Order: sequence, then C-alpha cells, then structure tokens
Amino acid sequence: MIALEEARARILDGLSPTPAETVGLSEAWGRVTARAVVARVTQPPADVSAMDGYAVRTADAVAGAVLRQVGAAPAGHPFAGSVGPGETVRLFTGSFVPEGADAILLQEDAQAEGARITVGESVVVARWIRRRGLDFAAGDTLIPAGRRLTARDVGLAAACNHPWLTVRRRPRIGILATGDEIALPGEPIPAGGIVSSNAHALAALVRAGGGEPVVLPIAADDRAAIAEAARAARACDMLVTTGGASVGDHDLVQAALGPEGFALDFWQIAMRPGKPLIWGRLGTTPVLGLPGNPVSALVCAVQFLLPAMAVMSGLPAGAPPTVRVRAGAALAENDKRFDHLRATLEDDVATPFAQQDSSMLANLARADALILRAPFAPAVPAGSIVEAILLRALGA
Ligand SMILES: Nc1nc2c(c(=O)[nH]1)N[C@H]1C(S)=C(S)[C@@H](COP(=O)(O)OP(=O)(O)OC[C@H]3O[C@@H](n4cnc5c(N)ncnc54)[C@H](O)[C@@H]3O)O[C@H]1N2
Ligand code: MOO
Repeated sequence: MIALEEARARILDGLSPTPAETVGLSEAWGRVTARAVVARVTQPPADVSAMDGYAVRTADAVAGAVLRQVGAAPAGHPFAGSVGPGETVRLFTGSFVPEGADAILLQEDAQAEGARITVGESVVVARWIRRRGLDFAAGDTLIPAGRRLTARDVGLAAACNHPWLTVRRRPRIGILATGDEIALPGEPIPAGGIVSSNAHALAALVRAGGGEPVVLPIAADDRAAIAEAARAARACDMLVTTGGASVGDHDLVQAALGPEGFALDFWQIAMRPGKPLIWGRLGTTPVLGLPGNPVSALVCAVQFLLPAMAVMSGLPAGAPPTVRVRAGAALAENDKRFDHLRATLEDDVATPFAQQDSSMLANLARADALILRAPFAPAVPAGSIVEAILLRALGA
C-alpha cells in the first residue's frame, strides 16, 4: 500500500492540460484561461468626470465666482472645444473632461441660472477627475494564463474588449459504474440489488470541478461488459470506474482491462476510506479505479479526481485546500491508513459522526468537512486543532 501523498503525486505527474478552445464571454465563467488576457483598450480611454457637475479651471472656480457655461458633454458625446478662463462645461459621470479644465465643480456645489453658473464651494485641482488609464492601459496583462475565471474576470475581459477567450477544453471524464447488483435510480431493483448512486455523485462532482462527465451505461460484473464499456471511454481524457476495485472474486476492473492493454501503476493505498484505489493507463487514457463503497468513491474523488481535473484544466497541481478547525470530540489514535472523518462543522468546531462506515451516504451528505488524520496520528482531546477539507467549497 502506498501513501496518499505518493498516490496523488503519481496521478498528477502523469497528466497534462487539455487542448485550448475559444469560447464566447457568456460561456467563460469557471473556465481556465489557456492564454493571458491582454487589454486591447485603455480604461478610462480619456480623463473622465467621476461626478455629475461642471468642468472648470481651478483658478476660476472659487466660492462666489460666476462662470459662463459654454457647452455640455453628456457621456458618449465629448465637448469639442476647450474651457477658457471664466468658462465651464456641463458634465455627467463618465463624461470626458474637456481641454482646459482641471477640476470638477459638483452639481450640488453650484447654482445654475441659464448659462450663469455660480460657484458655491471652491474646487480642488484634479478632484473628481479619473485619469486616463486609471484602471488599465492597452497592452497590460490583466488575467494570467492558468486562472479559473470568476464573474469579476469575465467583466474585466469584457471591459478590455475581448468578446471571446482562449480556455482549456473541459476535461472529459468517462464514468463507469460496475456491478450486477446496481440499478439506476427509478429502475426496477434486482433481487439482492441496490440503487446506483456513485455515477451520479461523481458526475455532479466532475461538473463542480469544471469537467464534462460522460456517464457510461452500468457494466455487469463480467469482464466482457467492463472491457466493452472501457473501450467506449477511450475518447475521454480520463476513465473513472467505481466498484470492482477490491480483492473479491467479482472485483473485475483490473482483470477486465488487462487484456485491453491496461498498464497498472498502483493499486491499494494507505487511506480510509478508499484503500482499493486503482491507477493506470488504458492505451493513452488514464484510468482511476475508485472503490464501490459510496463514501470511499466520493472521498477518493475529492482527494484525487478533483486535483487531477485541475491539472488537466491547466491549473497548478496540488492537494485539496484544507483549513484548521477544532475537534468537537476526542479523536482516537490512528492506524496506518490516512483517515477522513466525516464531520459536521459549527463555527470552527468539527464534530465527527459516531459512525464512519464507508457505505453511509446520508451521513456523508450531512457532513460539512472531512477531518484529516495522518497515519499514526496520536490521540487528541476535544478542542485540539486539526486539519479538515471543507466539502461544500469544492461542490462535493
Ligand atoms: N477481503 C477484503 N474485502 C474488502 C477489502 C479488502 O481489502 N479485503 N476492501 C474493502 C474496501 S476498503 C472497500 S472500499 C470495498 C471496495 O470494494 P470494490 O471497489 O470492489 O466495490 P464493490 O465490491 O463492487 O462494491 C462495494 C460496495 O459498494 C456498493 N456499490 C458498488 N457500486 C455502487 C454504485 N455505483 N452506487 C452505490 N453503491 C455501489 C456495492 O453494492 C457494495 O456494497 O471492498 C471492501 N472489501
Ligand atoms: O477503504 Mo474502504 O474504502 O474502507 O471502505
């Protein structure tokens, strides 16, 4: 059994980013830039007013002075002339500041009678003028390559005049659930059978991680069926199987993929839940074999599939983010397997469920966090600081 960190390193080492594609801005949220976004315009394009009011010359606009309005410049309609001594031009927020003016007289500090503008309060030079390029200048690199785009980034890309962006293709993840006993939700459940939940949970997690799930039909516990399904997944960037990973006579994933040319990298890791994890390659397609137990499959997906999808998306390789929390109960000494205790979180106190069986989906769905227990971590009293993965933040 290899250590969790080594398993993740071996998985991530073997992956590379998907090819780039171009998408419109409306499709860009959550995608990862394959190319830096460089401003095509300067913003603001000229000195502009930050307020509604009057463009003035500081020397003239002293309290009590009367100025002559010689024009108006609504936003989008710059004033063609310049502001001479004793003159002013009506402006609005975003209007270009005409030549000659060097300050803004706020509308509420002025009294207008026709073209006669009486200054109520002396202006301060440059006040309320946003300088050309205050925000950014043409040629500035505003968004680096390898960044997952936020709503703010999309707005920035639009502002710097990019109608579309070059991003990584979403990693296409084939999901193959195996087992004679599993039936799709809503279908008749065979005698001795259960409803398949893993493929659905994994597909949702793939979406949360920015990927495109390709859910394959359930394969029976039979080598030919698994092999056929796996062949269908060769166009995917990764095939994820669930079930059939362990040591039972019906745990067939490796046996079925072997004749198809499956090259195993490792099988079994020192992790709970998730011990029978499989990692290898079917031709050029990476294959991640997750255990069938629903909690094991999900926890392995958090620890390995999400980081793998990040690398395939062009993001840096790494472990899922962790936070420090206080244990809501005493934690026993751990054994040799890296443990993940499903826990609720209130403020910064994470309390593990009393039962941690890897079949218990309801507890998993109620959990906010996975408390991480390194191999051989000593027993700690309630209130101790421990590391945890927050599930909701990952969409898990
Ligand atoms: N003698 C040993 N037995 C087991 C070991 C071991 O080391 N020695 N490992 C255990 C561990 S740990 C795990 S985890 C499981 C994983 O087994 P498999 O990956 O082979 O999974 P299955 O046997 O196919 O199924 C296990 C369990 O999960 C349910 N299942 C399967 N697929 C789905 C699905 N799509 N949706 C919901 N539930 C699913 C299945 O019905 C079983 O109950 O092996 C232990 N055994
Ligand atoms: O490791 Mo298994 O994944 O304990 O249930």
